[in-house]
Amino acid sequence: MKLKTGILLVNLGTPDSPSVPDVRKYLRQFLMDGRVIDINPIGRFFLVNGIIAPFRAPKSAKTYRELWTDRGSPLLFYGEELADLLQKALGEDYVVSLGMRYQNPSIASALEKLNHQAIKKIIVLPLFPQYASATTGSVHQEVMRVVSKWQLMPQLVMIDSYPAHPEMIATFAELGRKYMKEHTFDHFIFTYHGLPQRQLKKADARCLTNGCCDIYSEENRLCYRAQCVETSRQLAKALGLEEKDYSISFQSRLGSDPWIQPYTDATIERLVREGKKNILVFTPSFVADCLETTIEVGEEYKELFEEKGGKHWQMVESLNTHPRWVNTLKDIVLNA
Ligand SMILES: C=CC1=C(C)c2cc3[nH]c(cc4nc(cc5[nH]c(cc1n2)c(C)c5CCC(=O)O)C(CCC(=O)O)=C4C)c(C)c3C=C
Ligand SMILES: [Fe+2]
Ligand SMILES: [Fe+2]
Repeated sequence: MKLKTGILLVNLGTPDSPSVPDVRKYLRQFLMDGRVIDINPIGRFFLVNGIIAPFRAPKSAKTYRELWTDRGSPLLFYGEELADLLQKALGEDYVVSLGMRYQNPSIASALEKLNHQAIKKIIVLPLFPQYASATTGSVHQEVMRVVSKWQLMPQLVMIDSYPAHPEMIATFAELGRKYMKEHTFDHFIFTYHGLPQRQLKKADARCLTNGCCDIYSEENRLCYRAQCVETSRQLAKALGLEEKDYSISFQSRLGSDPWIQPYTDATIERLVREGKKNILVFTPSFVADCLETTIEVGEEYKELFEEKGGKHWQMVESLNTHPRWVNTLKDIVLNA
């Protein structure tokens, strides 16, 4: 019997339904992760169970109801379709399994699917182009927790990041060019999910000083902010943009601690003040459309932009199940 290579694709996860109890369950599991709310466990317990989950769940559930489709939550159905497409692209020497860091299908169940096949090694491929302790780090930790209980420990290859993969950059650029043919834009925004500044400092004390996070190099290769800058630089190059044509910003801040900057809402206000009225927006930390793209960028930031006097706000959809994105993942697997 020929042994196969297992591929564990992992994304963040989404609630099982947009009901308040399911959203609360999701938020609890997500935010009780010590890599996400990285404060002392007792403080985290009271913050999440006493404040965030009770008050945020009803508000988030309302937004999830807007996002939900006949096929469910986009993050999940795009993930399932992507796993099928990658399986077809890789062929029968590979077994692809999809897991979500929070809720379902769990990483444990996705790994169990691989454990039941004749597997020689497992490649863990988080669906986050840029490394963050709160996402990729947490996925790696959960995989290690699960497999540490197995009698036979598999050979594991952990992918940490791929912020400038040329095929991924080309896919984002191709998606954006479609809108550039239809409309003239006077500015471009690359907006990324934010992180508390302290999480970057914990990973590397030099972070956020002396321009550590502005230039990507071998030395700071896992600095989230520097990786976002590199993704943007490569994407701008692929689109033929000069530095003055685009802005990089960070969204989805939670709580009152400082997160990495500039913030997307402040950037929108600055750009409108500077007279930019037509903006094309990319969301390159998300590889599938989700609450943070469709609703936050596509609706809430659009509203803010128009309220401040902007005219045309266009969000570029995410990679979802684009054939070149499937090729990108295939290439990462074949080179792992
Ligand atoms: C792309 C990478 C992501 C990073 C980095 C990240 C960090 C991070 N997120 C929160 C809090 C929330 N994020 C929420 C939703 C959400 N976050 C990501 C990705 C990253 N998060 C995605 C893809 C999604 C959408 C999931 C979906 O179901 O569509 C939410 C829930 C929604 C809400 O209530 O706003 C929270 C909360 C923190 C605190 C954090 C880093 C510390
Ligand atoms: Fe998030
Ligand atoms: Fe840094």
